[in-house]
Amino acid sequence: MKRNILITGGAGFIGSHVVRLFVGKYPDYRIINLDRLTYAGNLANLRDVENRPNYTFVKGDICDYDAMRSLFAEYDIDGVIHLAAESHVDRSIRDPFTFARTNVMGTLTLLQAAREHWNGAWEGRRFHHISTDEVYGALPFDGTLFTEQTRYDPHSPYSASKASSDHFVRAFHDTYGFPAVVTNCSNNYGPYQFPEKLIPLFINNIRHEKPLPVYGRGENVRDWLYVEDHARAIDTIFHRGRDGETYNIGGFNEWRNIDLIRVIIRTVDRLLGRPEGASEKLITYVTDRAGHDLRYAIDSRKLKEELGWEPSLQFEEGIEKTVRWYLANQEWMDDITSGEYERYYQEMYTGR
Ligand SMILES: Cc1cn([C@H]2C[C@H](O)[C@@H](COP(=O)(O)OP(=O)(O)O[C@H]3O[C@H](C)C(=O)[C@H](O)[C@H]3O)O2)c(=O)[nH]c1=O
Repeated sequence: MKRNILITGGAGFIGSHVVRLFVGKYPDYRIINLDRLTYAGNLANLRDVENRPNYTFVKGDICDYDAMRSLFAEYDIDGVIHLAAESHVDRSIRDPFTFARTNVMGTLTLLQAAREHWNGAWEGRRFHHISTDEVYGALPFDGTLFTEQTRYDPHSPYSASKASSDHFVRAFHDTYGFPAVVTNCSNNYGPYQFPEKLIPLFINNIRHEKPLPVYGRGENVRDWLYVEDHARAIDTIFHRGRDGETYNIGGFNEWRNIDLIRVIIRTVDRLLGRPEGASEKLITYVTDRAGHDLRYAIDSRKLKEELGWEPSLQFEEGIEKTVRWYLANQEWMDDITSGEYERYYQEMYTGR
């Protein structure tokens, strides 16, 4: 094998798309997918690649230092794409400790295991840390964008934990010369996303004619990127980005939540053969998310100018593809939304 790449969190939403891309595109790489299989990790996301000869799944916890050291030694890992993280803002508001443990301590544990294994021989090695635009805080409605120079200003326990992990990665680069790169991406959408996030949650609720809980007045703005475009950006930066650099990844595709929700409603209603706008009645304005960031919008010109990446999919096309996927993969959704999920859903979304 030409390279041994560890992808952490590969059974999650974005991770599974990165695993699929790398396993298919690089048959001479061994891809090791490390995942703890928490509620958000799902091996069903990878059924189509699980028998490929260059793919290995390992169940494990990035916080377990001894296990990480053994893993690096066993597979002689030379590249890491680190996606394993707790990622849902609402959960972080209820349980910040879990976010500090996984996102901060887990990242530090992995960094330390990589540093020890590579032992100063940085050539040909790379640690690619996947992060979020939420570390930059919130923008007003004035057309400004987050750039790589924007000061960190996280507001939620989730974004604070990701900001801290980003700082640890940069500290390893600056202190030890450790070969690391950080990317900060905007909101992703597409197949295999856990239905706690806005788009899959709302598609599923519309199908089942359940209320659509719009936080506050639905005026917050997010910049949406199709998940396969994110995976392509990671591929580009992992191979051609410069050590010690940060790259922002975004869609130049800002939507007010309520406008996006109306697009989803129209698309689902049409594909289910319901009268246009039939599901508008499901829109339910609920108590806002605490500390809800007003607007995220990312400037990814550096990535385009230096490495030539740009989003490939128009939003209308991406949403159509996404809704069709969820409607065609009901079994996947039904498996996830049985058992534990129902209890979480009741706690989270009823009586807000
Ligand atoms: C679940 C839900 C969300 N919302 C609102 C809250 C946000 O303004 C927007 C999107 O929420 P969501 O939780 O899907 O995503 P963000 O909080 O923007 O964060 C996401 O994008 C960043 C980049 C990450 O880094 C996070 O990991 C990822 O979860 O819809 C509602 O109005 N109702 C709902 O039921």
